Amino acid sequence: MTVPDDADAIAIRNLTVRRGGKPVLHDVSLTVQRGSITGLLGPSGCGKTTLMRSIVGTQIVESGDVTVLGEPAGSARLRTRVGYVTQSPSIYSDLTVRDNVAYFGAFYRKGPAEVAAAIESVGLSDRAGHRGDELSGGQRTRVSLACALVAEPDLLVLDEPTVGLDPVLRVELWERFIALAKAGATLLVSSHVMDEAEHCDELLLMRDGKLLAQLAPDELRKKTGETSLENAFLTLIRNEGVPA
Ligand SMILES: Nc1ncnc2c1ncn2[C@@H]1O[C@H](COP(=O)(O)OP(=O)(O)OP(=O)(O)O)[C@@H](O)[C@H]1O
Repeated sequence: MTVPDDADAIAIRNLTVRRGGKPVLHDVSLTVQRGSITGLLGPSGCGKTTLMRSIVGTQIVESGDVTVLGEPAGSARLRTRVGYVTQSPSIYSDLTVRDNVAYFGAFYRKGPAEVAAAIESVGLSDRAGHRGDELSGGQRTRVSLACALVAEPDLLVLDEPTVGLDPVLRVELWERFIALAKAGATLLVSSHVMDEAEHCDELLLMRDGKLLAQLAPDELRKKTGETSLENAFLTLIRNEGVPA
């Protein structure tokens, strides 16, 4: 079967998930367009990671449909097309940055040039020969990101990728994300930080396992009459029940 190229990057219908016997996602429906950057925002514990796990196919779902690039989430055919960077950096401490990225690159037949480009894009070229256990927390996060980038996935799902990074690096990473989207990749990026929402084409605003709204940053301002996105989100939460 050929996968239709015009399928949405992500299409979710009536997704409900329970974790530890407790409902953590309630009847969530949304679509994400290809070639866009979508910010997933909401307070700690609202279900962002659970939604991302459902999209990459690592979460048992109670009901609903999750379709990614035209295929059911978690299908074998999506393995080379979807990159996922979790909140806790998962790299090999006893391998160099270069060998960590090369190891992941090898699964996707990527050679030294692509490995070097992925390392460069996260600003770690000068650390390429250092072992994982010689890096700071922020540097380890960026190696994790390079391990996902080296595969050149069509959909990149990033769980709080800028936590612990200094402002300069955050800006550089966002420039990189924007360039990836311009080249046709789709990015879903979670964050606690509302100023990062400014870089996104669309926002998914969550609270208590529910999707409060899916809209562009300017639409959020218009809807709430607030100029700061932080205040706009707070206003939206206060007026809960605003249709998504
Ligand atoms: N393994 C688990 N077992 C049971 N409940 C869990 C488990 N993991 C998460 N939860 C619960 O599911 C809910 C959603 O958690 P999730 O990690 O998706 O939130 P989040 O929005 O990503 O939070 P944060 O921003 O703090 O990372 C929370 O109430 C959390 O306590």
